[in-house]
Amino acid sequence: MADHPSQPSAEQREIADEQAYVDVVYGRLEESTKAAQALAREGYARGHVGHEGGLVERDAMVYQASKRIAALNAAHEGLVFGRLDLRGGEKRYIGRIGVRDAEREVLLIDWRAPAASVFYQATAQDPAGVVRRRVLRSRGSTVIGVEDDLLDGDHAPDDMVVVGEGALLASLSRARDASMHSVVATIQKEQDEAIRAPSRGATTIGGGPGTGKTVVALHRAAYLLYVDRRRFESGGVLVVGPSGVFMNYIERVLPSLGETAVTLRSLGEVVDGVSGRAHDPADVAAVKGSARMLQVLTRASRAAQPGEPTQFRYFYRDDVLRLDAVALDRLRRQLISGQQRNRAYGRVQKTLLDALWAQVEGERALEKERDEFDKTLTGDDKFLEFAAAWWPPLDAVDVWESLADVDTLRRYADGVLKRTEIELLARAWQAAGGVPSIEDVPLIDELRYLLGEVPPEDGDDDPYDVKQLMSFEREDQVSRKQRATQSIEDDSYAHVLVDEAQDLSPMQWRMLGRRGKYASWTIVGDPAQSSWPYPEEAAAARAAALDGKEEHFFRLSTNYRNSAEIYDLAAEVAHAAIPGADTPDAVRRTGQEPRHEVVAADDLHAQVRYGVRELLGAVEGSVAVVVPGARRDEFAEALSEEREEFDRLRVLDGLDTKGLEFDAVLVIEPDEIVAESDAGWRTLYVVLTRATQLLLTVGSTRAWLDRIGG
Ligand SMILES: Nc1ncnc2c1ncn2[C@@H]1O[C@H](COP(=O)(O)OP(=O)(O)OP(=O)(O)O)[C@@H](O)[C@H]1O
Repeated sequence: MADHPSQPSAEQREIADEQAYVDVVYGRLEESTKAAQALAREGYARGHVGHEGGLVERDAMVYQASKRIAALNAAHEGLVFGRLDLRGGEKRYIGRIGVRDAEREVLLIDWRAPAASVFYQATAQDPAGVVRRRVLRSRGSTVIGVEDDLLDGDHAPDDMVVVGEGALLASLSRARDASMHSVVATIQKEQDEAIRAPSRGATTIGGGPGTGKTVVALHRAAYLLYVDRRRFESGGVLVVGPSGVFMNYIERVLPSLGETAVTLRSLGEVVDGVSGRAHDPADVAAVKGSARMLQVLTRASRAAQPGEPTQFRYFYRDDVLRLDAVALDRLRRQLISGQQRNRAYGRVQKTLLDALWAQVEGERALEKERDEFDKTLTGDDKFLEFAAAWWPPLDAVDVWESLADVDTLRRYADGVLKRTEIELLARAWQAAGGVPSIEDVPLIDELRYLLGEVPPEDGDDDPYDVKQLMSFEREDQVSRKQRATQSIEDDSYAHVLVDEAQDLSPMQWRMLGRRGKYASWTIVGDPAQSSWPYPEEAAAARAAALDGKEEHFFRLSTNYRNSAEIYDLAAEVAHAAIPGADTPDAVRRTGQEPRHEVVAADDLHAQVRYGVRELLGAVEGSVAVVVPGARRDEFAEALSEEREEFDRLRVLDGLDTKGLEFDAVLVIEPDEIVAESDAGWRTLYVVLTRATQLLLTVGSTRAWLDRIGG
């Protein structure tokens, strides 16, 4: 019998019931937030006690309370998202964080708790005691829909209502905005297995485009913090992604899962105090990332620096003491042998004094005389200035900057890099004028380790000063010049999670390896989407970074991003041009085939503008225009009016689209994207797999279509 219009439908009644429960949970959340705010206020009050202990106590209290408030606020949206009805009548609600009532009875189970795992694992074939699984869809704190799976009809009570047509499909069809969202309500079984894998050695999560690798990895970070908070919060969890654009895209997921204790860094920002924002062109990146750079940098870290004095003369009593270039070189090697240059700093004066004393004739055997000699020289500015000029503490950034001089670089790279490579690098560095690229950051980091920490200058602030570490009032001093600000010991983490790992160069693997020496790892990637041209070299660097850690593999097999129509096209590119590509199954059909416009070069701009307008009109959410790297500015300019009018429109090059997704994508000149680098086909594959609903290509040539027989 149809419901009477004035009568609520079965679904509305279910929603109202769920809302009543959800309201109770939010009420309780509000009480917790108020308690945390009161704690923060009390902490501030202690700061006024006026002694240092008061300040430290205040900072610790305020810090804990602020963290709690941030976690509670972040979990607010869609706090309660799941319900399980078990055989025997027990009900369990699952949410982003755990919540108890005033009597400590569980109101909401944290999705990461063992009691929640069955929410993701139960299937109709193996219901594991679950009769009905329900996903609650909410906007803010309002329940707007429920989606049920009846897993065990034989044990369902007669009055059990089952509504909805699949939470997963409903969530996949939503419009995409500028951020990634958590999928905590609809995690699939194979994804859940990777999320909850024990934290030992290295967990590798593979699978083709759109299979949820990123989203699974982020849920895994939240899960690890939940199961072993002491270890991972104090040791730190580092999440590394390819670009700043990508980090902005994913940054909301972890807080919304109740987790704020993770360090998110793009590859250009891994080293504190140094920031690389843009990629180098593919040919420059290939040299900078190569393992051969290690040898170049090792030489740079050990060589005489440009401008260093090459001789020293000193009149002592009747003797003229001399150190010429050859002698100084020998002393340099002696000082550096087996240790970092900056660490030898404390032994410089003694080494010079020994060498000079050896030249003193006469009564030098006398101990007393030697003391006198040392005192004279170390009290003489001439000697002190020489020692300081010959062995200044070297900063990694300064040494890196010195490489822009082609003659200097040639000295270090001779026999390691080709002549053309040396010139290419020097030109790129000169053009950059001291601004590091994303590919420079691992080189600067390598130099930090090769040189050792710069010894603190007199009058430097004590980095271990408790007040400085803790006080919330401290403003970070921003210096104009980039400096690596942290000491090397601070680099280490308890867990390192790398996304888009297929793109890491050997030098980038080394940079992460140093941070994850004692860590467990999660490594996420898809070799078919790699833009790094030398996979064997990268594989060796990866193995060295993991240093024999045991590896556990997970593969995700379903593409949740692309419509099947779009992914079919991308898969054809993969099969034609990328040997061994792992192509997943895309399950969602939209009836919208991708379209290709091949136009005269003169008509390209007009056609692009037309296409962009069309896509903006056809979808509600985000639209990306993907262009060849060399023509980014040209099209950013050509589409500036549209971009002003529509903030959901982005213009990106192929590499910048890594890991992202949009409702509609327009690809300009696919053949040029292919021609731009050795990994061009793989970049095109990445680009074609970014759209959830509509894909349009516009080009003045069609070689790529001919290759796939289109
Ligand atoms: N279980 C799920 N429920 C709902 N949405 C999901 C689920 N798994 C993945 N998705 C969605 O599918 C899309 C692709 O996920 P994600 O970006 O993590 O894939 P990926 O494997 O990292 O892709 P790529 O390799 O192409 O970067 C995202 O919008 C994500 O939210």
